[in-house]
Amino acid sequence: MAALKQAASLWGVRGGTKLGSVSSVSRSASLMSPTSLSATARSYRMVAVRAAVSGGKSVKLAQESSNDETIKSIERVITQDESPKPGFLNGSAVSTETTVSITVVGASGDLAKKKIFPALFALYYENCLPKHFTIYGFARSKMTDEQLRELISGTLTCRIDRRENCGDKQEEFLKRCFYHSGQYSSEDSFSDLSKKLQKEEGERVANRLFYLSIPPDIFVDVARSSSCAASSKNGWTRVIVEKPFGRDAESSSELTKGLKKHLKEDQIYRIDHYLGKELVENLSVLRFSNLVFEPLWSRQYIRNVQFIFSEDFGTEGRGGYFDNYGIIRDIMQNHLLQILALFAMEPPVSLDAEDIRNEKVKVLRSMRKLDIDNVVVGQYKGHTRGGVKYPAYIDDKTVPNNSITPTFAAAALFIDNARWDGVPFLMKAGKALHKRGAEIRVQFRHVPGNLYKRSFGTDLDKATNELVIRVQPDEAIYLKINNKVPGLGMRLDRSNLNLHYAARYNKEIPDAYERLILDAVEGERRLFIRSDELDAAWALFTPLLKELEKRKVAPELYPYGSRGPVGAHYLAAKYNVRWGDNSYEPTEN
Ligand SMILES: NC(=O)C1=CN([C@@H]2O[C@H](COP(=O)(O)OP(=O)(O)OC[C@H]3O[C@@H](n4cnc5c(N)ncnc54)[C@H](OP(=O)(O)O)[C@@H]3O)[C@@H](O)[C@H]2O)C=CC1
Ligand SMILES: O=C1O[C@H](COP(=O)(O)O)[C@@H](O)[C@H](O)[C@H]1O
Repeated sequence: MAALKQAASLWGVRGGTKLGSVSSVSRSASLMSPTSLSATARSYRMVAVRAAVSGGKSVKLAQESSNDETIKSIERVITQDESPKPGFLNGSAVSTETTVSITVVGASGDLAKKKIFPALFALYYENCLPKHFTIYGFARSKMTDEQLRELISGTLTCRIDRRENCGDKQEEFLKRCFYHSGQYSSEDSFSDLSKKLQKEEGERVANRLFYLSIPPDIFVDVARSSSCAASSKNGWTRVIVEKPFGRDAESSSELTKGLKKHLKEDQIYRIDHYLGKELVENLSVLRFSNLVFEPLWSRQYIRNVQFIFSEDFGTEGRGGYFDNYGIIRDIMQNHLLQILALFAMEPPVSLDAEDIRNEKVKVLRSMRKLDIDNVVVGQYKGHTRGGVKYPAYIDDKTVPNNSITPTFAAAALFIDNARWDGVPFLMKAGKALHKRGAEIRVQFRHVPGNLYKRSFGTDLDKATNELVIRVQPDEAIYLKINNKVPGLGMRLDRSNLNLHYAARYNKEIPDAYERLILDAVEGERRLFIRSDELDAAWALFTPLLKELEKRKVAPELYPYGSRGPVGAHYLAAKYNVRWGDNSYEPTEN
């Protein structure tokens, strides 16, 4: 309870102002089920943070009841931050009001402009940022505050469904954005930045978030210089690290060691933006809050699972980065594997970040070593269609013209545990394909002794149920079922039970970066990658990557804009699987 009281006071939720007492806060959540405890704690935390940042106004947080587990859960969330406690610093009293300074390191770059600043603005627009916040861009390029504002203003957009005061809000937001030019490895540069941050932070408890949107070879330099010279003195300091987290097990472990010299694990937020996507976040809800799915979630009923990523454009502009990584590192080892882990993990003890990440690590560690014979690689070649000429991967000037880096890969993976023994988990990822999309397809087994099998002819696959979770674009969850065509005869067809988000929800779906940045501000680590998860992911892929490189496996060429190499179909056929994205889809309904 002491921690709870401390946290409440850290957030400015304290006596003097009239609010729910700490014990009444603890009581409020106990009406919830055990699995919602930490979510409850998190929403309590959000209420408290917002109470604090709104100047500690009167907040009613409580309902009557008591439950020790709930209290522990709330305490666990609260105590995970080991920020120095406000009250006294070097003997003198300090304010209990908080502020957050967010520094985008690499602010002159592509990701900052495309994703990070727009996400920050969206959070501001939705009133999700604390009352007191400051945003700083940091990079080597020389720029004034005004120039930074100009640079980012073109990419700030308001929600389509809520455009009120859009222009005013953008103006207000831009006034809170500043720029500092400096060198990434220079403590002096970060110390100068720190002074500027202090000016904005004033006497408040100063929390600081650094977003490292820079090439990976300078992650550690920035972690060192920012933590030595610009850490918060009286609040928390957190660092979001962008991928890639190394190129293999060894370089990843070096990077982790380097970061941990300057930061504690709980200060490091390794981002995988696929975990922030709405339908990936919904995966656990679908599984664990619907009785109809979880009992089917095993080898007993599921024949295979497919994770499919495709882009209808090439590596244009990013060839220099991409050639050193390739599609397996760029998409499979992180985005698709993370989704697989969430899909296949055992039910976690709670929604607490550590409980979820423990289960993800367990399932990753149960995976069978990836066999080179279970992998197909491809690379796109130039192609002319409808009079338009599409370039080959190697036409990119930043790519060596003898490059064998894969821009496409398909793989069959297996989880050697009781739940998934023998079930193929197929992955397919490619650039310059015929369409853009990301989806999970769950193909169920045949109905035993199916009374209607004659209606399906010899191809029983046509009659199996398939659950599709379309992550993007046009988010949807649909289940393919067999249905009687209305009428006097007995004819069956396939239909979709379809949850189509655009039709169901009159709301724009937030970008993944919004959710993840908000989580980092709130100290919620559930959607960030822990170092042992990362180790397990690299342990799975590193031997394969080394083998491909050692054998100099030549990728199968596929035309830009096609469905990818035929090798992917042979790979699936080896396990009696057909890729769901290439087979018959009932008309959307
Ligand atoms: N762009 C994207 O879509 C995605 C990017 N990422 C990751 O996010 C991070 C940032 O990506 P992105 O913005 O595209 O990267 P950029 O290549 O645009 O680099 C960001 C900034 O870092 C500085 N920089 C670039 N190269 C060097 C160098 N060799 N040494 C020192 N500083 C350098 C530049 O700023 P200045 O010269 O002003 O200092 C640049 O504006 C990377 O780790 C990337 O892998 C992850 C997912 C998607
Ligand atoms: O991490 C990456 O993701 C993008 C695809 O992200 P999306 O949210 O637009 O689907 C991919 O283009 C890029 O190569 C990769 O580094």
